[in-house]
Amino acid sequence: MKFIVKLYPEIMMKSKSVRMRFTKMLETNIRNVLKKVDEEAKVQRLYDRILVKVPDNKPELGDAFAERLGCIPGIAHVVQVSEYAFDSIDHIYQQVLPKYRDEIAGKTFCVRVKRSGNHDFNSIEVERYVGGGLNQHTDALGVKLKNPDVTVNLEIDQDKLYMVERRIPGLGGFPMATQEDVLSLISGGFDSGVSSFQFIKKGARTHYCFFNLGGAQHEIGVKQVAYHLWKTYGESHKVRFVSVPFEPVVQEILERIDNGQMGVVLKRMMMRAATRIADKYGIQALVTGESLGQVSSQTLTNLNVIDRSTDLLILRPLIAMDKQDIINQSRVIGTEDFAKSIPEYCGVISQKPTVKAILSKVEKEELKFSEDLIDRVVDAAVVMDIRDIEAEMNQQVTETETVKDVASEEIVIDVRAPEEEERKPLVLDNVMVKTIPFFKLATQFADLDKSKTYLLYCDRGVMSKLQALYLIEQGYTNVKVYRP
Ligand SMILES: Nc1ncnc2c1ncn2[C@@H]1O[C@H](COP(=O)(O)OP(=O)(O)OP(=O)(O)O)[C@@H](O)[C@H]1O
Repeated sequence: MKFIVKLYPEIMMKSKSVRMRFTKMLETNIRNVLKKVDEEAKVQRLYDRILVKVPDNKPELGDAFAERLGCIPGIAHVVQVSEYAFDSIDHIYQQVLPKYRDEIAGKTFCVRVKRSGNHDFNSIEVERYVGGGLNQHTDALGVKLKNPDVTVNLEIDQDKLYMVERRIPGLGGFPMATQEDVLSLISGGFDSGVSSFQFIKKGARTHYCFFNLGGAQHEIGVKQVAYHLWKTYGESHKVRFVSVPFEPVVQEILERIDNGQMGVVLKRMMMRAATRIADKYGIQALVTGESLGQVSSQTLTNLNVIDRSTDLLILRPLIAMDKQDIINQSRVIGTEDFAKSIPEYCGVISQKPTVKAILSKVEKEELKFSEDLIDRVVDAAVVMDIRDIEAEMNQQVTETETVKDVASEEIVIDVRAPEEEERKPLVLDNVMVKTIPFFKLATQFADLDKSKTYLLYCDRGVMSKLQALYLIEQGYTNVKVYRP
């Protein structure tokens, strides 16, 4: 089984040298990703496309190859093909006939051919020859050029005939690492997951920077989002995950900064710390998930004041997007469930945040910070190779027991949000089910009878695991995850 990888049209429009460079990089990226599926994956670069071969003795890997190819930046689409040799136009027809005879019976069809190489026929002649033959010698309803029931897609390259078995949409964008690196400020919500993805897709190695405002639980969730994005779309290149303990900054903001300015000051402190980290690794741009007007403080005036805190380029790919479109995209890229399950954590909530921050006033407020504050938090930052998150997660998962069955003396806690719980209540025979939404669990768990064992439940097992990890971290040992 083979796949033909078609490059994104924007790459094809580039000059020959740039196109060659991009294609070579894409070839290497594909090889790096597919070797994780199977060491024997063969990747071969041609002028305008890349061929991928599934090992002959492992056809079952076809789906895994297709799935991975659909997530690699820089690919327009991929076709899965079967390959044949041929020596004449009639030989092509003779091989297509048995393959399509049953499929087109009782249906309309058309034949589409793409050809490269030297032949004594052109593509249209092949379409007519093969189409005419199929029309005469099968039970097809006839040829229909517009909206046929079946399209017989053929590709001819020199002496090879490829019959197209399926078409897999590609991600688009540019091959990874054709653009310079960025540092994405990730908080685990809908926005920063999508903004990170936009730059991965654009071919920028996307490193992650998380400011921990005081929750171990939040950090676990954010690491999971970053790992998911990297593993799914950016695995060809390793990146860093930097976690900055930001509690000292939050503390000083709460103690010293004027209430209305807190949000803008917090963001400016994040930009300053992120700039230090970016500088250390030679990264020239920061990425955020800020979107105009999404919260009342995300005004152009405030964003402008935030920008004045650093010389580094701040990129905001979602700036003009609607929230619903962002959520829809998070669903497509697989971060929606993570985002939903991450509790809204904000250590700095102004009663009345300013929408028109004034730079001089903000700068004056910031003089109240202790002098070495940024140095201290940046020095304390933990820098991880993103690949190590997997090992860390596996270790945490083994610490969280997951069970399928419930004993009658155990208690199930449904941690879903109230509206989800009301829509689809969890009812179990002979088992007590308590409902404590995830955002109340941390405060209410301590009041429960500690002689019992509690099994946390949610729809997808993400939130329940996060909450169980958190409770275990707090020293409760009688907690498991329930996955019926
Ligand atoms: N704790 C944090 N660590 C890293 N980046 C952060 C953090 N908090 C906010 N950011 C960055 O600032 C952006 C705007 O954050 P804000 O909290 O104002 O909006 P949000 O809608 O909650 O963002 P998100 O949906 O990404 O969580 C985020 O998208 C992210 O890029």
